[in-house]
Amino acid sequence: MPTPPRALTVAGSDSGGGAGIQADLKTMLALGTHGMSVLTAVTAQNSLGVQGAWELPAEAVRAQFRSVVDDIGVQAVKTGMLSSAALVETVAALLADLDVPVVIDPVGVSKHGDPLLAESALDAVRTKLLPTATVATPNLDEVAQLTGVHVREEADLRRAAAAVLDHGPRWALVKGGHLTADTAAGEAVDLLTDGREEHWLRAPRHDNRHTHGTGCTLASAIAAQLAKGDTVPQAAAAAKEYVTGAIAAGFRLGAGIGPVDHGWRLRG
Ligand SMILES: Nc1ncnc2c1ncn2[C@@H]1O[C@H](COP(=O)(O)OP(=O)(O)OP(=O)(O)O)[C@@H](O)[C@H]1O
Ligand SMILES: Cc1ncc(CO)c(N)n1
Repeated sequence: MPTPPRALTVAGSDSGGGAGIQADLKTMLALGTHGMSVLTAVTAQNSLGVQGAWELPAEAVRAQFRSVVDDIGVQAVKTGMLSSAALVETVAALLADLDVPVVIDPVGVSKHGDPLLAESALDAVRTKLLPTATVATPNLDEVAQLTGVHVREEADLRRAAAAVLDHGPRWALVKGGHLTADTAAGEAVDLLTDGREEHWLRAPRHDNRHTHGTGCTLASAIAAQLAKGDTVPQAAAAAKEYVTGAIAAGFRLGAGIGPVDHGWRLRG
């Protein structure tokens, strides 16, 4: 039996299965890796929003991380919902000692605007977590929250990425998913840059409101591709293609915003 590429997600649980740990593990499977998880929080969540959230103790996060890293081994890590300053600091310290690519999705609020990170944790994200990142993948709200840069049109993405890079990640992937259709000309545009190279990731914008989990899916797809040995630009391009297909096939489930389809490729 060959040894499979292994990817780890450090994130919160989404009971609805579209975002969080569930999105990450499905994505890692769909992209041919063995996915593992360190749970940071449990949310009661569905297509209508987040009805409750409970954080795990730092000790439980550390123990899960050591269990998988020290025995099974990981070739790439992705982080998502980290909930509090204490957990951001705990995870940043664990990642600082790990020599594999790290994708940081600095999750701030859910698609419905429910908070998934305490305001008091923002400073630790800027000063402790982002410096550990091989790639940081903020959406436009997270860019504004972390850097103060407000993106209104595609041309602003360059300034936003530069402000993210100032906090120390090797690459910034700023997601333009939230740019409105009239400013983004029917495309979903993201910018990946390390300050020297620029890669514009463009895909058709799908008129599908069932986009729950897009950000988690993109970040964990990048981690899976990095675990398989891709460079960062290769991983980002493959992840963009995967998330675009998942959005196109998004499920109308629940009364609100349904989940993307992580299994779209498996269905042929
Ligand atoms: N309607 C759409 N059609 C095609 N691609 C989209 C659409 N909406 C978002 N995307 C793409 O999906 C990816 C995730 O971006 P988005 O800005 O939605 O992340 P996010 O806000 O972090 O997601 P989440 O709601 O999971 O937190 C990006 O590559 C973005 O360009
Ligand atoms: C647990 C969890 N992580 C991340 C997101 C991203 O929006 C979400 N909705 N829920």
